[in-house]
Amino acid sequence: MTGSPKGDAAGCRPVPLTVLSGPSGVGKGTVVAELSRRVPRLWVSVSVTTRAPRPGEIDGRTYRFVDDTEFARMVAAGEFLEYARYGEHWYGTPRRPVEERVAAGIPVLLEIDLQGARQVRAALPDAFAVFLAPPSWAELRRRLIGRGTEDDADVRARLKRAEVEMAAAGEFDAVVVNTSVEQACQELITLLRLDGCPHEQPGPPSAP
Ligand SMILES: Nc1ncnc2c1ncn2[C@@H]1O[C@H](COP(=O)(O)OP(=O)(O)OP(=O)(O)O)[C@@H](O)[C@H]1O
Ligand SMILES: Nc1nc2c(ncn2[C@@H]2O[C@H](COP(=O)(O)O)[C@@H](O)[C@H]2O)c(=O)[nH]1
Repeated sequence: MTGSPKGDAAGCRPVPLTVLSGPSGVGKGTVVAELSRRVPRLWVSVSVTTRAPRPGEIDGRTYRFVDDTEFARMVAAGEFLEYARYGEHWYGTPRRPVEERVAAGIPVLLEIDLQGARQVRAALPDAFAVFLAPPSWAELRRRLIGRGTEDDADVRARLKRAEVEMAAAGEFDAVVVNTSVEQACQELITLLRLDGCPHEQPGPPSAP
C-alpha cells in the first residue's frame, strides 16, 4: 500500500467520499463486495450503464441498465456526478444519491474508471482517490481472461486501455495492490478509516 490513511483522525471519522479505480479485471468489484460485507455502513454507488447485463448481474443492484436514449436524457438533465464512455458503452454515477449520503455523514464509495475519477476529483477535490493495481501484468491478464465475460476482442481492448490506466496510478492519493482480496480489503479499511480508532492509545486515568 502507498499513500496515507485519510480522514478526521481526531474524530476517527471515515473518509466521506472515496473513488476506487483500476484496470478492468484487477478485482475492484470483488474487493468492493468483500468490503461491503465487512463494513455494511459503507454505501457503494450503483452506476448507470448502457452495456448489457452479464449473467448474474441484477438490475438496480450491480448496475442500473438503461438504453442510450435514457442515458442521454440523464446527461441532459444533469443527473450525473460524472459519466464516461468505456469501450462501446456509457457509464455514469447518479449525482443525487451520492450527495444525499455524503450530507448524511454516510461514507460513500464510487467504483469507476479513470476518466470518471478525474471528473470527480475536478468537481470535488476533497474526494479520496485509490488506485487498485494488479500484482503483475500477467496476473491482470489471467484474471480478465479467467473471468470469461468478454470476448477476445473486448479483452484485447480492455488490456490496451489498462496500459493507459496503469500509467496514471501516480495521480491517485493511494495505491493498493490486490494480491489477495482479504489483504486489499484490509488496506482499504485502514486507508478509509472504516475501522474506528483501533490505534488510539487510551489516555491517562483521570484523577479520583
Ligand atoms: N485477489 C485476487 N486474487 C485472485 N483472483 C482475483 C482477485 N481479485 C479478483 N479476482 C478475480 O479476478 C476476476 C476479475 O475481478 P472483478 O470482476 O472483480 O474485476 P473488476 O476490476 O471489477 O473488473 P471490471 O472493471 O471489468 O468490472 C474475477 O474472476 C475475480 O474472481
Ligand atoms: N466513469 C465511470 N466508470 C464506471 C462506472 N461504473 C463502472 N465504471 C467502470 O467502467 C469500466 C467497465 O466496467 P464493466 O462493468 O463493464 O467491466 C470499469 O473500469 C468500471 O469501474 C461509472 O459510473 N462511471
